[in-house]
Amino acid sequence: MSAEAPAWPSGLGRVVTDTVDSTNRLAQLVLAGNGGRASWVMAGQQTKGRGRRGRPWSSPRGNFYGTLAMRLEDPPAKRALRSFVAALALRDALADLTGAGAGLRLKWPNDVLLNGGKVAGILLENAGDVLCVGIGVNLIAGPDDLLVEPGAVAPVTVLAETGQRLSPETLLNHLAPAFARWDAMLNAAGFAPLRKEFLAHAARLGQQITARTGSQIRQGRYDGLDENGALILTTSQGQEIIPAAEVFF
Ligand SMILES: O=C(O)CCCC[C@@H]1SC[C@@H]2NC(=O)N[C@@H]21
Repeated sequence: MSAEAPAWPSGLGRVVTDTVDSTNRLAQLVLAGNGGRASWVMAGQQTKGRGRRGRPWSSPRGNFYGTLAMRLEDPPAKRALRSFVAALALRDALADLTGAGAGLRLKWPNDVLLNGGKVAGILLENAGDVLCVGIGVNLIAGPDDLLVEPGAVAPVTVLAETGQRLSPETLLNHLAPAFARWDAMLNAAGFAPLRKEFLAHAARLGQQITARTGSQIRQGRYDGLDENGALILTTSQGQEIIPAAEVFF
């Protein structure tokens, strides 16, 4: 457990604001206005926080809401791997700050679980050559039950699970350098080291899971990730490679 933040990555922008509709939207504007310098945008609260699959993301004050906007020339498949960069960075930052590393697991494709509950979500959005990596962490409050999809992993908070009250600023100070480290690793060595680390912390690896893609539901054993980050599921029909799905335990 280390409370001292590593240095802020050189050249990386940082904008902190009090209230915004969505940091994913503001981050795009920030990038457009600063000549394309990759930047983190963090807000104290969001009035229209966006979750995956068009769902709202509950965003009361006290939790973490941050988006990294960056301009990329990578092909779409490599861009999408930033969701693993984000999940690994978030795991590292939360493990460093709370010492709760053993309780932190990664649910494919990119939810972070703490003691079995969902503590954080990641939303990647593309706008032209700009990628926005939005991260929400339940530091002190989770969403109302009504906002939780039936069958989804129940939300938890860092405060309730660890007794620790992290400030959003402290989390950003650890998260930004961790993201920069894993992103540099992806650029230098490809996806293989990220896949290895993700699987080392994966929730339910080797166990029965359900993957839902649109109206299609498949059940099988979670047998790992392929070289593009797709889920390998062994069903009664054989092995399936699933590039995108919602996973239920
Ligand atoms: O559905 C999910 O699990 C992803 C949630 C992502 C929420 C974050 S909060 C910061 C950023 N701004 C948004 O509007 N959404 C993301």
